[in-house]
Amino acid sequence: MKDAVLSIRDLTVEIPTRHGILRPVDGVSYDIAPGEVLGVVGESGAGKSMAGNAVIGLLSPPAHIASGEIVVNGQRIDHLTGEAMRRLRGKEIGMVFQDPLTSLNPLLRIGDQLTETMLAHLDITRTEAEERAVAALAEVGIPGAAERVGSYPHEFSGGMRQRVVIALALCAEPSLIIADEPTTALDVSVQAQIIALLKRLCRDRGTAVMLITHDMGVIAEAADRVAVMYAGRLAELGPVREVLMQPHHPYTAGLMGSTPLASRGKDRLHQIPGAMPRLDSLPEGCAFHPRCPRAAARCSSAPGPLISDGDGRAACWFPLDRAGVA
Ligand SMILES: Nc1ncnc2c1ncn2[C@@H]1O[C@H](COP(=O)(O)OP(=O)(O)OP(=O)(O)O)[C@@H](O)[C@H]1O
Repeated sequence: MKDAVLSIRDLTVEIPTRHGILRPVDGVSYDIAPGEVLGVVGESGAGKSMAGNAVIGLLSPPAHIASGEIVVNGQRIDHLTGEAMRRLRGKEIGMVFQDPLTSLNPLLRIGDQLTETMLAHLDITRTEAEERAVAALAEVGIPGAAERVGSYPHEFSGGMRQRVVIALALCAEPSLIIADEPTTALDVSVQAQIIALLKRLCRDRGTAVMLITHDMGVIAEAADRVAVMYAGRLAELGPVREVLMQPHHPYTAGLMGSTPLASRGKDRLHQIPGAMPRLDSLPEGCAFHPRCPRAAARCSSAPGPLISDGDGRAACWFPLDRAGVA
């Protein structure tokens, strides 16, 4: 993709263990354009968070990037560590995690957190930063922003706190946001508002978003394109409408079937049988084949080849046809 904010190429994350080397992310490639939301979806343990943590340099040892490239705005960052990576986080890359309290300092007023973040990364005066802090809170929908800059994180509700985190993630004008399950801890009624807010602010600013979620509903709501992960690999990638309406990979179709989207008939609401394999006992060939209704002999001998279709691709020996019928 030309002028991508984020390019991941053949990224592999490894964890050495007593039982051998595990690969929670295995040869994954995708790009995210300015203002685009890429949804990264898959069941628990698929490697979604590991891929996000690799980009922001927050892999917990012994997990490490074993091969591949991560490029942000043309700068290769996969080898950065320590202070260089810290500078990049906050300035080039903002983060929104599931629990707002992991991003907010409980001992600091939120106005001060916003101001200090801006002063660390932007060439502006303290007075300007303080004014921008009030504006940033108002923009994310905090009522009485001029007074609320003086509040501490615990004085906000969960939904309001996540709005503050979004303001904090965006205040240094990063070009990329990594949002890992940003609404999973919130009431259902608040989830859609927070997702809509994140999407609108990032689109208006041209900020690219990697939106990590296990929730196909969130993907349908917010993503422009979607990357479906299974056991560390990319099963399918493409524009969200095409992937959701006409999935090529049987796993994507199964995920859709287990999501109660209003537009789909009741007969689609079946669960995928079985569970995703553990990384230390991956089956040979395509890791999905033991659960796949279309599996044949060759699926257990080699991973599915990458098939391309327009802007999309899927790794499958027997992809679904355009009508999405298994
Ligand atoms: N230190 C470790 N040793 C062994 N395996 C690990 C270790 N850390 C993570 N894993 C495994 O790496 C895989 C990927 O984890 P990851 O958190 O990226 O999944 P995920 O798709 O984000 O799932 P979730 O939605 O539950 O967060 C999981 O199978 C997990 O068990």
